[in-house]
Amino acid sequence: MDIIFYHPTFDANHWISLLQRQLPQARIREWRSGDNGPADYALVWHPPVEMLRGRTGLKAVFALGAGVDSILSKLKKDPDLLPAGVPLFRLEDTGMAEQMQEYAVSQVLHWFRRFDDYQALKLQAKWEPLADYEREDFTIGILGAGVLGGKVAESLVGWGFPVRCWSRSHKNYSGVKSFAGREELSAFANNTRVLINLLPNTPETVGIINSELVNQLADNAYVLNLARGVHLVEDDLLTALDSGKLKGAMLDVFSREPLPAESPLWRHPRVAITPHVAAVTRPAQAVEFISSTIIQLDKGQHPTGQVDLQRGY
Ligand SMILES: NC(=O)c1ccc[n+]([C@@H]2O[C@H](COP(=O)([O-])OP(=O)(O)OC[C@H]3O[C@@H](n4cnc5c(N)ncnc54)[C@H](O)[C@@H]3O)[C@@H](O)[C@H]2O)c1
Ligand SMILES: O=C(O)[C@H](O)CO
Repeated sequence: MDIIFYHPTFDANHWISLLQRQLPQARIREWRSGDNGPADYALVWHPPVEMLRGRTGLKAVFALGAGVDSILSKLKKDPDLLPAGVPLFRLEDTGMAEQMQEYAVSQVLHWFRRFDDYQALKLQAKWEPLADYEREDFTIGILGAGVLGGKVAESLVGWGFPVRCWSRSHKNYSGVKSFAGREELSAFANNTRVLINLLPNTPETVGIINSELVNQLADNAYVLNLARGVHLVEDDLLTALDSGKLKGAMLDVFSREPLPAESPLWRHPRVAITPHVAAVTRPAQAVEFISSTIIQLDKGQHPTGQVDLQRGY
């Protein structure tokens, strides 16, 4: 079996040695421009069009991340980016769920214990114990309840918060109230104090965190965007922060990345920012998932992780 690998920044030699350990019989190489040699599987991130164009012999392509929005948007512009009929797989969890849990739990606890307020008081040299928040007033609402959203919901249930999720169809996660479809979005938002976004970027989810949704949240709510920048209407967020409807926001992703220096988000005292690092691809776990998927495909089985190109995730 022949495997080709392309990533603009990852250390290809490291990935190839990890893959070789899992798939000792495979011939694995880093793809470079001009390479039209045989390939059964391709592992890619931001692949150049010439890499996969016309490769009808491929059995599958693996995206080296969880979100496939960038590859699908390039595919729309250039249908040669992926050979027709070849399945596209994405990474499911592979260590990202734990990272998302760490991020979400630490930030929810930060807000719940009023560390944002104490930081503001500290800057004024003020010693002022504040009233505790109650868990019952701290309902967490998670947009997107798939591989990552489901795990984040589970961890917040473990901390005793009321947790609800919103997804395409109803979910059955222990201790989590499930809402589904546009018709239940308002009921989901109503009384949500912390809105966490873990949706994929699709035409239906772009701009979903806008004034209309934010105004339905509980007063003094918080927004945690961990999915994609295009989900959030940044001007609406700033308006809601300035009106007092929202108390704070923590953003990992932005409609333009890197976030331009002139963005008012950098300077807003109640916005915290990380540079798209909420959950990164972990090579060893990703390789384990990809190798096991390849083995299943070679046996004619139907592994999970295949992207539905029509649905967009
Ligand atoms: N910030 C980061 O570092 C980082 C890292 C990894 C993933 N992500 C983002 O997280 C996203 C989610 O990843 P995942 O593995 O959990 O995806 P997933 O496909 O397992 O889950 C997606 C969830 O969204 C729901 N959904 C999709 N479209 C919907 C719609 N129109 N209405 C209602 N619900 C809808 C699905 O029902 C599902 O529950 C990725 O697409 C990626 O953009 C970000
Ligand atoms: O989707 C992912 O895997 C990360 O956000 C990197 O793009």
